[in-house]
Amino acid sequence: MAEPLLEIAGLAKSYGALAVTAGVDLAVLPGEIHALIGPNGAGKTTLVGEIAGEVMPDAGHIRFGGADITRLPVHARACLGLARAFQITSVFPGFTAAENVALAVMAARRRTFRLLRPAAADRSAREDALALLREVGLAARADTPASGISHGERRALELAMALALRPRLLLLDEPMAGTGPAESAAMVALLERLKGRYAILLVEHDMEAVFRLADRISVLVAGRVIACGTPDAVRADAAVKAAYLGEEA
Ligand SMILES: Nc1ncnc2c1ncn2[C@@H]1O[C@H](COP(=O)(O)OP(=O)(O)OP(=O)(O)O)[C@@H](O)[C@H]1O
Repeated sequence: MAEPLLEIAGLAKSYGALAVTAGVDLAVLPGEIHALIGPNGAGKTTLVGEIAGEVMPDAGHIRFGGADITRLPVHARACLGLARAFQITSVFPGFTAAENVALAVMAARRRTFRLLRPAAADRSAREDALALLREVGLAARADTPASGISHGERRALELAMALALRPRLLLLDEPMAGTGPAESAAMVALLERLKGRYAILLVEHDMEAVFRLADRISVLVAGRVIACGTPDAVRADAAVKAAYLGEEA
């Protein structure tokens, strides 16, 4: 097996007496879509927060690209290539789709180089933004204000903004939440196109999407990973059926 890009060991976080992540071990391999599923309140969002650096764990370790990032702040993790999308949104509704992505492109560049003059920088940020909008299927909406696009298109826009950070790992928190069947199908198709080019940790309640997209699935129940494996292995796992998937599987 390839060396994991993200490696979590014994990660624990309690709020008072409630152990929300109770010693989580999890590894995401380069280029894989790794889904994290589990019932409401299992600790998925908290775990993603710990990985992104928004929630400090009480114990355990997080390694990313071989470096220990357990105590690094959010922006330092972002610089290393960890990008989170969907739960924290920073879309400016009055700006066009292209302007929103160009802002993300410029924010990412500020970290790396300041060589271009302002006008040239703006032009090349727009070019990069248009390329990213093409990548997520939003090219036709480039000059539409973000306030005028559909919910599903906004999700794609947020994804383009996350991709502007040139991530090595995308943390996707419920990309299908609040979307209708057609928009969900479009998001699944988009993630299928991205598959293999980025490692993705996908938290999602839409089991059809999860079982279609994931290379591997980890099942979190009451703060613990009770199973991890291929979709077929997880679907057949007796403990998973009992604790979560039940007849859905
Ligand atoms: N800041 C906090 N303070 C106290 N309790 C918290 C805090 N954050 C989360 N919790 C509790 O931790 C538990 C796990 O929450 P979390 O949101 O991580 O679960 P989840 O698996 O993402 O759930 P869902 O699928 O419903 O989004 C819940 O019981 C929640 O109330």
